[in-house]
Amino acid sequence: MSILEFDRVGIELGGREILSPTSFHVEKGQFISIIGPSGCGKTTLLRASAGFVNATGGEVRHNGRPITGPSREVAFVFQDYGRALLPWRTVEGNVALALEAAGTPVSQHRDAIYEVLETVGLAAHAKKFPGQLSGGMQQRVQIARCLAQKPELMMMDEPFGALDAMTREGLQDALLELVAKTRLTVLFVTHDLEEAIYLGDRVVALRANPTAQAPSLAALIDVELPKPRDQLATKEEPEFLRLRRELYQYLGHG
Ligand SMILES: Nc1ncnc2c1ncn2[C@@H]1O[C@H](COP(=O)(O)OP(=O)(O)OP(=O)(O)O)[C@@H](O)[C@H]1O
Repeated sequence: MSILEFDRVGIELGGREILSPTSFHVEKGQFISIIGPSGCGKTTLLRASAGFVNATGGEVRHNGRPITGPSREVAFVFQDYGRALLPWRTVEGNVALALEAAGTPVSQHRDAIYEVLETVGLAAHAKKFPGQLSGGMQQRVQIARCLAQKPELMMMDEPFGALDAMTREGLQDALLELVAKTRLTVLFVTHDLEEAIYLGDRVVALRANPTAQAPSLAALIDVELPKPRDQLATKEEPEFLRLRRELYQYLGHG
């Protein structure tokens, strides 16, 4: 059984069809990139997968069960790490929020916090406050907090969109390493074609203003580039360039 199934999922908001019926499956451990122009419903699709909004039609199923609301098995990483973190709590205090919410005994907090901080390379910064860290480090804290939740699925909404190119590439590689280690299943929204291909096992391309002839789902493309991926070598592969051109055309530029 697929870990996540989108079965003719349609979403209307404010009386407007944002997402026309969309179907695809996600397998355990897969990295799914979701791409499309502004307003095509990427965030809405992710929010439906996390149980924050209900589908107007069809069903999203997690391990075969319809999603009816938020669950601790599904973590959500927001683009705006500044708003996601509590500025008056230290790094470890922010990570502890997930453990407090889960009712994890306080005696287990320290080990659990340091385990996830080691994973994201921030153990040495545990006592600092978010305001003392760079944007990339703050985003790592948010990811660590999600990992502390021990989710099965991680929804990431343009998590690196506000970061500079160097930081972004570093975090892309750190994320790929983490996913390879943990076998987490990830849905990752981005505006960036190269980021979508570089990270993804599969790319879901959406189009804005769906119609019966041109539904929301523009393309589902499998990325069969070798792993581990490499910022220089992968992006020079003829297959990478071919996928980039194909997606560019699907998204209406070609
Ligand atoms: N609660 C809401 N009520 C009414 N309309 C909404 C609501 N939330 C989002 N929308 C509209 O739905 C459309 C899709 O929004 P969504 O944020 O999912 O798009 P997106 O593809 O993630 O866009 P971006 O790339 O700009 O973040 C937009 O036109 C937005 O204005």
